[in-house]
Amino acid sequence: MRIIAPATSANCGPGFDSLGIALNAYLVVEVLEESADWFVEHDFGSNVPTNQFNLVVRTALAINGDLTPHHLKVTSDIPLARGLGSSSSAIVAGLLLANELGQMNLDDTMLLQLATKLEGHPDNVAPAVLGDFVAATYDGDWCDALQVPYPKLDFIAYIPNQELRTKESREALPDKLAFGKAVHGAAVGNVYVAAIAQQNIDLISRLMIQDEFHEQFRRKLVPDLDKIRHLLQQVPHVGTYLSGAGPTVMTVAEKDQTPQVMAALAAANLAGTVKKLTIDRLGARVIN
Ligand SMILES: Nc1ncnc2c1ncn2[C@@H]1O[C@H](COP(=O)(O)OP(=O)(O)OP(=O)(O)O)[C@@H](O)[C@H]1O
Ligand SMILES: N[C@@H](CCO)C(=O)O
Repeated sequence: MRIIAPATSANCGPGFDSLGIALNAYLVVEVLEESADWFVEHDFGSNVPTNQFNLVVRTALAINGDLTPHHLKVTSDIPLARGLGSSSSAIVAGLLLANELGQMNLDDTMLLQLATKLEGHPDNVAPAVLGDFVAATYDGDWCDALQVPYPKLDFIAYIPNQELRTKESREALPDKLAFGKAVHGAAVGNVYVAAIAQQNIDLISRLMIQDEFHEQFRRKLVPDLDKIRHLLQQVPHVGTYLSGAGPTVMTVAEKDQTPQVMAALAAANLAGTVKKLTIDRLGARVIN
């Protein structure tokens, strides 16, 4: 059995802690033979546990402590701590592991509730479970999430070589936001989702860069965001935003614009890699 969970890019511009999209990089968990203890084979390096404390297994055991230990082989092309939802993919894969091994019959709604509780906010786990673009809200107890098909655009990720842990990036955020800014931020997010529902790319483009909630506070941690926006001023594209907590900077482009965006980013010799991603419409899945 294999469990597949997609990468996700959260916030998507003006949707802090609420909007996210599933993309075609994947965490794959291969469930091998039963074993005396949990053993997770992976090549993430020595900071990621290979036993029951590995996030995939820890998540599975958190919802079902009776699971029989197995040998798991985990491979992934989602870089860790870069703003592409690696922890959410591990959490969602862990829930599916428990669901399958423990025959729990959890549906997407229940998976979403459990995943959101564990991750703390829904904008990565919701698209990881459901696929495509998702608008979600969480009141600390219940998560409501709706999928909205996103126009067929490319997502060009500039992924810096350095990690930025979500915890550290959230420490840069303020405790309070002025009332007027919060009202504007919410209004932009609302119309942005309506623009996506109507596949209005011009409006998506204008609103994607009008976030009020996080990008301005994370500028110091991710100077590449302003650098790339400046760099792409003369290159046709839809928009650029900070992916999740960063440091990945995401540029959205129409298919025929992608080669120019990729070329401009490559020519800038930034300290990282540039990767073209497309939308994963399916979300996490199990292949028997
Ligand atoms: N496949 C995995 N197996 C075990 N642990 C993982 C795995 N993927 C991620 N993690 C853990 O999650 C941490 C990264 O989580 P973090 O929330 O900081 O970043 P992210 O999820 O990649 O980015 P973002 O939430 O901004 O999109 C890693 O350092 C590691 O501890
Ligand atoms: N909305 C979250 C996504 C990263 O987990 C943030 O920006 O901190």
